[in-house]
Amino acid sequence: MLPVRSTPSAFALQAPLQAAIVDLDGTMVDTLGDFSAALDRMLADLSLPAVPAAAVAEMVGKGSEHLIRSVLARVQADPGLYDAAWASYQRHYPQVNGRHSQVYPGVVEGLRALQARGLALACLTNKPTDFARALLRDKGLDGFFAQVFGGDAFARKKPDPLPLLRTCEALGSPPGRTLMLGDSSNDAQAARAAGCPVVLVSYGYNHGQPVRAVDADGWVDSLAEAAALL
Ligand SMILES: O=C(O)COP(=O)(O)O
Ligand SMILES: [Mg+2]
Repeated sequence: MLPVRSTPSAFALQAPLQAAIVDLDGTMVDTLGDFSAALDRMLADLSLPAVPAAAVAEMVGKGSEHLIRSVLARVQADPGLYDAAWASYQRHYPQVNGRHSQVYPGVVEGLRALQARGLALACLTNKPTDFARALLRDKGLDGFFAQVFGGDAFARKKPDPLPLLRTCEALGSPPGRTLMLGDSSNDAQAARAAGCPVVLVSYGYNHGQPVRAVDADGWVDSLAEAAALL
């Protein structure tokens, strides 16, 4: 465990930042309603019982495949239904994407402030790239990002460091000078392994575990707060 710091300002002194990589679900947009709506439709297609949103919140963050497998296990469905579930989910998600979700307070202010400091911005999510781009567009956030990469963009997803390393390359920013802003252990573990400083928001989805127990450089209550502390 690294020493726990209450604010992320310390790493700004170690190395001036060139870029920031921002997670999507649970960090910029509260998408639990979209996930629940798409999963409800998928479960209905398969004549399976619905799963409460609070349970879905604990399964989000490791990409669609993991989410679908976790939901099927939760309702004690035959794992052999996976392919049908996947196809149903892929059909329904674009229809609900953005309709049951809200941008968190402080996101637009935070992104503006990061940009005003001259940082290049990328969005890196485990959500499929097409869904991520559509959601960012729908919420008016797409203009902030030089790069957008989803969970299907690289051979492995967060918490593997590969997506962060590739995103740093795409931004032309060394990992040590690229801040990861996320909401879960997936973001933090990937950032640690890639060598990126990492700050977590206090309000997202961290598999039902306290986010302050995750090894990170700091925690903030909004992206606006993160930008102000740099
Ligand atoms: O698991 C997902 O689809 C969302 O993941 P994210 O938190 O990386 O955006
Ligand atoms: Mg997230």
